[in-house]
Amino acid sequence: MSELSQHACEACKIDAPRVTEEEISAYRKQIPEWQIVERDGIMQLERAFTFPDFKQALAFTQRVGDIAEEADHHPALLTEWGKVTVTWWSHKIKGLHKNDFILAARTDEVAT
Ligand SMILES: C[C@H](O)[C@H](O)[C@H]1CNC2=NC(N)=NC(=O)C2=N1
Repeated sequence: MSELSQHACEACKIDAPRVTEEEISAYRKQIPEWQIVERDGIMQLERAFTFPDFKQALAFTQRVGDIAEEADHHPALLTEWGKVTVTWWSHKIKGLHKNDFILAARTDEVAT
């Protein structure tokens, strides 16, 4: 269990600050399997998880949905046979917030 996953998520406001380069560098150490991608100018955290079949991919998708609902912070989820791609970013600030790193860490914890 990473220290990051234990942090509390903040209510995401339109004027919330994006993470700084220093914060990204520090947080990434706790979620090393995640990539930072940029789409339409928006920085996002992304990781693909693999599973033996579609049923287990779907069950994982539900677990991620549950932690998203609990935090009121939601990912993009692509669920395929044997694979789920999870992408976190903060819609309101069109970029990365600490919440995204916290929830990526929580996502790792429900992957097994
Ligand atoms: C009204 C609701 O609380 C907000 O729209 C929440 C819902 N989930 C969210 N999820 C993400 N990733 N970013 C947001 O800005 C966001 N806002």
